[in-house]
Amino acid sequence: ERCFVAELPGSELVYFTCSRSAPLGAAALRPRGFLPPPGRCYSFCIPPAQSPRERVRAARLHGQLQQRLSRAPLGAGARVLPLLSYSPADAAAPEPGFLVQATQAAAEAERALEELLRLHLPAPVHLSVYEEAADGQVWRTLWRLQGAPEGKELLGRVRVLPAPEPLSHPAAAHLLGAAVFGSREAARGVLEECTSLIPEAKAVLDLVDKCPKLPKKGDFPVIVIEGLDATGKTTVTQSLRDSLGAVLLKTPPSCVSQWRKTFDDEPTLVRRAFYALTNYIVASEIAKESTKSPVIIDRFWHSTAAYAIATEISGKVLNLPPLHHPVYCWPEDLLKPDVVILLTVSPEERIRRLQERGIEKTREEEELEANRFFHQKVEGSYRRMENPSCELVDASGSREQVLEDVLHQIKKHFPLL
Ligand SMILES: Nc1ncnc2c1ncn2[C@@H]1O[C@H](COP(=O)(O)OP(=O)(O)OP(=O)(O)O)[C@@H](O)[C@H]1O
Ligand SMILES: Nc1ccn([C@H]2C[C@H](O)[C@@H](COP(=O)(O)O)O2)c(=O)n1
Repeated sequence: ERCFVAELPGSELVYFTCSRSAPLGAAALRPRGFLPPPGRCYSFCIPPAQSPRERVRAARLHGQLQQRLSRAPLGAGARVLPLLSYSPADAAAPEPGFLVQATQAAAEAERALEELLRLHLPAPVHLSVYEEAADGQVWRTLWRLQGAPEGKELLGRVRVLPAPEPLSHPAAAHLLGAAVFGSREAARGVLEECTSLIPEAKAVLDLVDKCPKLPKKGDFPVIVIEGLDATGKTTVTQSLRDSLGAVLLKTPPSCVSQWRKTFDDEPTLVRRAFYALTNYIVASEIAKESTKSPVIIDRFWHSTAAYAIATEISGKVLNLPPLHHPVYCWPEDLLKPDVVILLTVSPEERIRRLQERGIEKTREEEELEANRFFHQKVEGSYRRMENPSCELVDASGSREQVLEDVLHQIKKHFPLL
């Protein structure tokens, strides 16, 4: 039997299943949160790719639907929430989809949604409609949408029950190779699949292919500075460069900046493969430069993995894959730095620094809240990384104090520096 997990506002996860043969008295799904008044919502999933070559198309379809849904006339206050359909009994990858909560004008919202799905999803299109029945329980009606406008076939009506929360988030076992790439070849394979759809993919592959496969680090220290945005990475890396006489590199490197926007607009699979490959481009620079002087790097693989994990694991920080999960392991074929420093500041100080830069002012409360959970997941992922792990430095002090603390940490590894 398939189960579903949806991320409700406030980043709460609700696990549910739909059962024909629910025993009488079985616990009911609480409509609150799931069905905001007047209590109707919809769900559908994107059909899985039939072959590895099709996975980029399926991922793009998901992204395009998300954009279209955000513009569709679903009524004021409608919300489009992320949903995954998974089978607890097998190892197949979960199917992504959406839970659409319509708060008013249900008939109009329903028509707009059906029209959008008929137009953009391959047949057969299944749409679930959830409502609270007179008995106070949530029921799902399953429809098959047919080609003709408004044509649809009723497939059944069943109760919606809470599903047991799995031991780990349903996406966790499928992150490797889909969002986090454990090798250059794994990430390369994704961009290879895209070259006919995204011409820039070929340009990135050409750059990567010019880099040696296993570049070796020189004798000088290689130090990575990681952290959320506005934690002070630019400030610290520039000061380190000056005080250590080091070379400063950053990922993604400037040679790919003209393609960054293109890949940022692509789905996770493609976007994260792009960032993963940019680390391999910078690795060959690090190899060269570290034969001559210390090297400081502003973001490296830990950023690529941490942001990917935080995006794909819905809900709060407690849903992250546990310690020692393979997603936290450094790729075998990527040049390994000597030290990785993670700058941390309180959320309030980070927001203060962002506001000083003129960002963050226009965000709505709810978006800020969702962002807070996202940032906790990014930082939680950084903290779980191993071999090399991140060494934490509290970066909320003055610029001078932060530099001193970072240097102190580095000198524990390189006393003669
Ligand atoms: N220790 C500090 N105390 C106060 N303000 C700081 C400190 N370090 C940096 N800032 C300021 O905070 C802002 C963010 O710093 P910075 O650009 O170095 O962060 P960042 O981590 O590189 O950000 P991003 O990843 O978004 O580029 C800047 O305006 C900077 O001048
Ligand atoms: N090696 C890297 C560097 C950056 N990223 C991604 C992660 C974030 O989405 C974004 C942050 O970059 P910034 O705004 O600080 O330039 O870029 C990555 O995945 N891997």
